[in-house]
Amino acid sequence: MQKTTIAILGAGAWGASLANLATANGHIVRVWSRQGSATLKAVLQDAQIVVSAISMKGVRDVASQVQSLPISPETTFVTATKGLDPQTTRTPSQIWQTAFPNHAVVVLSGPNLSQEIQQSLPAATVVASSITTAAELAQLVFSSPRFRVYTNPDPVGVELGGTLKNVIAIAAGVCDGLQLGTNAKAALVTRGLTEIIRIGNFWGAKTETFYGLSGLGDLLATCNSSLSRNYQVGYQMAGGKTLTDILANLPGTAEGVNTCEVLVRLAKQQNITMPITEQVYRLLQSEVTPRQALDELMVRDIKPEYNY
Ligand SMILES: NC(=O)C1=CN([C@@H]2O[C@H](COP(=O)(O)OP(=O)(O)OC[C@H]3O[C@@H](n4cnc5c(N)ncnc54)[C@H](OP(=O)(O)O)[C@@H]3O)[C@@H](O)[C@H]2O)C=CC1
Ligand SMILES: O=C(CO)COP(=O)(O)O
Repeated sequence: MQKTTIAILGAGAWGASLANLATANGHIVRVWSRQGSATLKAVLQDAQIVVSAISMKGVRDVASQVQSLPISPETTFVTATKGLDPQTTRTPSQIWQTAFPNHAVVVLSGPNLSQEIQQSLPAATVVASSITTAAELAQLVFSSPRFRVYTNPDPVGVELGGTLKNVIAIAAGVCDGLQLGTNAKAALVTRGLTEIIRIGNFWGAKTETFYGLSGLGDLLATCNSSLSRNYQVGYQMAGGKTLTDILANLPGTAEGVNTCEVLVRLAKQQNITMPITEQVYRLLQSEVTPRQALDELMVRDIKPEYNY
């Protein structure tokens, strides 16, 4: 394809991996980070695509900085952040779309542990937008024999799959840390997916999307890998470490900690049942031990698997 000029915002693990993928495909890639020497204005100049790989806590601030700079009306935004804004409960794509209402916004999300992608191991992902041509542009830019990119028309579903699974990954880390076995892990991940679908549907996401790469796919990757920072939070809590100690030594961001708090608040407001998320929240708040969280989940009222 034609060379595309791409600005990548965020030079953490994921921003660096996405920059490498686009560079390997021959595109002109400029990376911005608040610690780097290049200004945001210089990095954004002539960018046809702006990729945001900023962690959630910086998204609103960076979006408003970008808003104050000259941007071509043709520029497409691609967001790769997996989190929720604590103040507004908005997703990153909703923040970018609000800041740039006349621009195309694409969500990029999937089972993409950055360390494996940095080693050129094969992976697949999803690019989702309500504007098909924008998703197809992102697909062309990032696709390679090592990175298979699918388009999808449900951006909120794709974004929430990647975001909500982080909370279940913390629970999966606890499950493995306590050595609860394969049956327990399968039950946890499956009921976790039920919870994700329940709240995702409230947000307007399609159920089928959660059975795809950005939902079940990312849930499986993150719940089964010690490379996942969210999994590590749960695993190390099961080993008796405090959340403060774990976060102080974690390489990069575990978005599930913040996401869990936002979800519990929203679930209470909307009367949505999210028992696993609630126990993860209580664990993170030191209100229960990992064993108590498990016991509370196991002795809930008995009920049908589904309310058909
Ligand atoms: N790593 C992975 O495997 C994947 C991560 N993701 C998602 O991508 C996002 C980033 O993850 P990752 O790269 O791993 O995280 P890192 O912690 O490695 O990097 C985060 C990046 O965000 C920047 N940042 C944080 N706060 C601000 C702020 N207030 N203003 C400007 N920049 C800010 C950091 O800048 P600084 O270095 O200056 O702090 C850094 O460049 C997360 O939402 C994550 O869930 C998605 C898929 C895979
Ligand atoms: O989202 C990811 C893999 O798809 C990365 O997971 P962690 O943020 O838990 O490391």
